[in-house]
Amino acid sequence: MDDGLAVRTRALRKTYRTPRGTRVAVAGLDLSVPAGGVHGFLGPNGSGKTTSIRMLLGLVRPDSGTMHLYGEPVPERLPHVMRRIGAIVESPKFFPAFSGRKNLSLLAEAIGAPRTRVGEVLELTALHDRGDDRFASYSLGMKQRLAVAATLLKSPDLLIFDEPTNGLDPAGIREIRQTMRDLGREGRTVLVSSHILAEVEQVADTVSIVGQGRLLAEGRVADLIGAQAAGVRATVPDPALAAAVLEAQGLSARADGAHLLVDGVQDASEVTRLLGGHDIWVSELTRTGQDLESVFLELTAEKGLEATGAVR
Ligand SMILES: Nc1ncnc2c1ncn2[C@@H]1O[C@H](COP(=O)(O)OP(=O)(O)OP(=O)(O)O)[C@@H](O)[C@H]1O
Repeated sequence: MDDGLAVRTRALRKTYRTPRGTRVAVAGLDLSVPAGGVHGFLGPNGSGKTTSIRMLLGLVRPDSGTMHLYGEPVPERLPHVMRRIGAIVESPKFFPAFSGRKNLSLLAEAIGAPRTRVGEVLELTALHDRGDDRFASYSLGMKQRLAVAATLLKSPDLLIFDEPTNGLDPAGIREIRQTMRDLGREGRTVLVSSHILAEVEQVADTVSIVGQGRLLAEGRVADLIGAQAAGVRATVPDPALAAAVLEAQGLSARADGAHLLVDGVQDASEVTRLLGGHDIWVSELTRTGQDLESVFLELTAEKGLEATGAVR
């Protein structure tokens, strides 16, 4: 099967037995990750992201459903397709007294990757300047990036990051984001799970939003946000008068203190044109499109799901 997808799951399901009964972790997940670019796997804590990733990697056995990686059914064909997959699920063990470069050289030798690849992956993860320093002297962010570098040694087509910025400081977060963007631009597929919407919004080309083990929405980040009614905020001399003018033209507008708010306009120039026609001149105009966070809250409300603790 070649459907252009790096990852495809259908009706994927996993329940865990707990002392208090069974817990549904993944409830029929249909995940489609296009090949090439960064795909955000987004959902609140406990929505089944880690369980899904672990099933894809053959670490957890699903109850039912199907999974494909690059068209190959898994877990059956995992030994065959695994060479194309790199997963940063937990940090590998590095020797603290050796440099990053030395650690990578040892790993490259162990997996039969060419020596030249070590310099390339240090470059890709922006560690080339510090490659000769001892691993023990690295910040947490650098250690994480060395883990990414180690995964890149075998040039995987698909990289899976499970909550990669957990525990990182803002500089570390920026660096790992940049690494993910670079990998996506190189044509690799990056699947990154997160419960932080703002984070995914900044790096992902496409996104799947899950809640309670199910897919709630998928698509391009810009489309998911744009699909929600966008609006504009304008600065005008008399917002109440401007709102009345636009209302008379059939738009939904209101004064908000010193500003004019207009809902549901896709083309902001329509607002300036209509107001200009009445000699009302706009001195400032900003779009007020929704962010992923409000999209998520709307989706969970639409599907009647509990969104508590969903996002931050
Ligand atoms: N080994 C396990 N035994 C029992 N329940 C589990 C186990 N692993 C996960 N769960 C439960 O399954 C549900 C989904 O968990 P999972 O870790 O897959 O979600 P997640 O979206 O990755 O969340 P987080 O961001 O918190 O890691 C949760 O209710 C969790 O408590």
